[in-house]
Amino acid sequence: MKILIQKGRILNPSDQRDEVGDIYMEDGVIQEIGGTITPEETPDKVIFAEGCYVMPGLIDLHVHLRDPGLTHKEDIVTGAKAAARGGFTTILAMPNTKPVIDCADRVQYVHNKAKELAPVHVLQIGAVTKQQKGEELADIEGMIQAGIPAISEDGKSVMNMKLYREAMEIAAKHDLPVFAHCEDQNMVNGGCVNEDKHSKELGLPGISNAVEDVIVARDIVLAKETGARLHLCHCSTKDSVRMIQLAKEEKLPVTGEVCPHHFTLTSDDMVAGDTNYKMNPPLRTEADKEALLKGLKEDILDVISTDHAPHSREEKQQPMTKAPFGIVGLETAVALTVTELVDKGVITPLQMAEKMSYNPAQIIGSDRGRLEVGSPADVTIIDPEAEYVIDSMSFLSKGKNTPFDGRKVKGLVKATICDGEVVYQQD
Ligand SMILES: NC(=O)N[C@@H](CC(=O)O)C(=O)O
Ligand SMILES: [Zn+2]
Repeated sequence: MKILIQKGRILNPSDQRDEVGDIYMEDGVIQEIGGTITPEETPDKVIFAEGCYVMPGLIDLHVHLRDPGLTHKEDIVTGAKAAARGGFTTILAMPNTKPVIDCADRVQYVHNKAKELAPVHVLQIGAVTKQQKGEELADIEGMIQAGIPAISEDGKSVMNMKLYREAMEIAAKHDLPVFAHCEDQNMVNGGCVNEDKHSKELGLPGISNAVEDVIVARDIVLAKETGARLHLCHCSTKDSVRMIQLAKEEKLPVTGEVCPHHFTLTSDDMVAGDTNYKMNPPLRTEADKEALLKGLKEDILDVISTDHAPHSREEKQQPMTKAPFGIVGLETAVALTVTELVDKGVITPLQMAEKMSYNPAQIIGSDRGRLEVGSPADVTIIDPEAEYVIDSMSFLSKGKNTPFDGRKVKGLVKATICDGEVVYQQD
């Protein structure tokens, strides 16, 4: 397939390019970039991208594909299709499936199924402990052989520090990043929303900032001691941002991730009883959100991920205390990032490409996330001016659980190209 993209705003963090021009790709590889390109042979497809961002294919470090075992919520194919529609060309799947992905065979199951059926790259993350029980290490080295890009106990923290330290030592030895979900299991104590005036008014058990902060602190200390590369998932508190800043000042290999819901909403926005506002970590206060925005602006926070967490309608229809945590994110992340961050001048379009593609690629040691001659032809085209209303019924994901249904946004994915093939095009 030969594709020519014309007159887009090329945004490439690896050489800080931000200029209007053409991109030509053939056989899954970028052949030429910049200026006006006239290919020798007629391209199979020409995409006119005037007024659009042309970014390296977006990479989502935090997705729940629910496959194997929980495929009534999502499966590899529906999740990957939702990803393509959302502008993502690579997604990393968390291991909290049924069974948990804690050995090489299960990693291979996901990789094989994705290779055969998914329109985008799917990389399976391995669990830290067997069955995520926190008692015994998973077969980390076996899973490394099977190609995991990271280990994570996402959904919870490994509470046994001795065990976690051992896992970090193995990760450090193989230069594998550790993706940390930071939540003290004892302190969370049945909480389901942020602990603040709203939780008190609604009579709901609260989750304090310390539930996250103490584990962020612990994990940074352990990363320092073991030399492991630590990536802090879905940071939601102001002190998480401060601690990441301190770690960076010390030149520790620590990176921080934020999800669109945490930089868009606060607990003030919650609609009483609507479980689409229930996610982990919870929506925090204005002060926390402000700190996340500042952290994004100043590059203390490196990554925007979705934490795409699909659940069925029945599961989400339960009372607030019973419904599962999580919201879908693959098909709303670009719009929320454009609307809340780029349009409001919090970050530049180039920073958006950094946080949604280049930095994630760097964290997992991938050669993707860049628009350079010779790099894989993973490209995302976004119209930042297109305005529309989010409609969860249009999602390709099985999950419709979002608090953003009906929200007016700007920023539409026009096309997603993965390995030189158009895997999504908006009609
Ligand atoms: N974030 C969530 O609210 N839920 C995630 C787990 C996680 O990412 O911690 C899920 O698996 O549903
Ligand atoms: Zn998590």
